[in-house]
Amino acid sequence: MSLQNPPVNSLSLEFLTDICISVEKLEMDKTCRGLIITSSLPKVFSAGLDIMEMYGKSPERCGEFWRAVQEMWLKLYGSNMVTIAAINGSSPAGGCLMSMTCDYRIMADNPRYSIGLNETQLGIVAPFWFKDTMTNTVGHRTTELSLQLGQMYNPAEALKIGLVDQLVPEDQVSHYSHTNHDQVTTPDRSKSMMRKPTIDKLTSKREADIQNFVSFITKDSIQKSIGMYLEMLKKRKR
Ligand SMILES: CCCCCCCCCCC/C=C/C(=O)SCCNC(=O)CCNC(=O)[C@H](O)C(C)(C)COP(=O)(O)OP(=O)(O)OC[C@H]1O[C@@H](n2cnc3c(N)ncnc32)[C@H](O)[C@@H]1OP(=O)(O)O
Repeated sequence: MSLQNPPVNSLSLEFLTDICISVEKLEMDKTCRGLIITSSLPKVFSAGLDIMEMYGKSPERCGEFWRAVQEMWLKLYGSNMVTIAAINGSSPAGGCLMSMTCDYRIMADNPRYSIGLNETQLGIVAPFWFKDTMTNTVGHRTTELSLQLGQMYNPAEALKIGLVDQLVPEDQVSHYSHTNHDQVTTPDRSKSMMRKPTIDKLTSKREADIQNFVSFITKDSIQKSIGMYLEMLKKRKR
C-alpha cells in the first residue's frame, strides 16, 4: 500500500477512509500474505493527521474525523496480516503512529528524516492509545521522555531507542521490505496475544475517547495553539 495524498500524505478524513477500505479488502483476500506500507511521495512517509481537520471545524465533523483515526489504528494494529512499514521519509505524530502499528519498521538512513510523536509541539496531548502503542514499541521510560518533549528522532536515534528496527540505504527501502516480508510467512498468534489488551482498551472507551477529543480540540485555547502551529509551518517554508 503506497500512500499518495500530496503534498505530505496528511491523514484527512477522506484519506483515512480510503486506507481503511484498502486494508479491509486486503484482509479479506485469502491470497494476500501481508502488507507493506510505504509512501509514493518524496521525503515524506506521512505528515500525520491533517491539521486542517482539527482547525475551525464543527464538533460533528471533528467527531467523524476522530472515529476514522481510531478505525485506521484498530484495523492496522489488529491486522491478521504480517505488516511492515517501509519508512521512506519523515513520519511525525500520526505518521509515526501508523508506522508503530506495523510488525516491523524499516527506515531510510537519511539524517534529514525524522520520526516521533511530536504532539506536545502543537500544544496538544497524545491520546492514551498513541501513548500505549509507543510504550509497547519502545518501553515506558523512553515513551515518557519522548511524549513530554514532543521529541522527533533522526533515523540513527530512532534505531537506538527501538522505534525502528532496521536502517537501510534510501534507494533500498523497498527491496529490504520485500526481502524481510518474504521471510515471515505466517502471521503469528503471539501478535494478537500481545496487542489484544491495548486494542480492547480503546474499543471499550471508544465513544468517550471521541467525546474527549471533540471537547479538547474545539477549546478556544487549543484552536489558538493549532493556528499558531499552522502559521509556523507556513513561515518555516519561506
Ligand atoms: C484531555 C486529553 C484529551 C486528548 C484528546 C486528543 C488530543 C488531540 C490529539 C491529536 C493527535 C495529533 C496527531 C497528529 O498527527 S497532528 C499532525 C502533526 N504533524 C506535524 O506536526 C507535521 C508537520 N509537518 C512537517 O513537519 C513537514 O510538513 C514535513 C516534515 C512532514 C514535510 O516537510 P516539507 O518541507 O516536505 O513540506 P512543508 O512543510 O513545506 O509542507 C507542505 C504543505 O503541507 C502542509 N502540511 C504539512 N504537514 C501537515 C499536516 N500534518 N496537516 C496539514 N497540512 C500539513 C504545510 O503547511 C504546507 O502547506 P502550504 O503548502 O499550504 O504552505
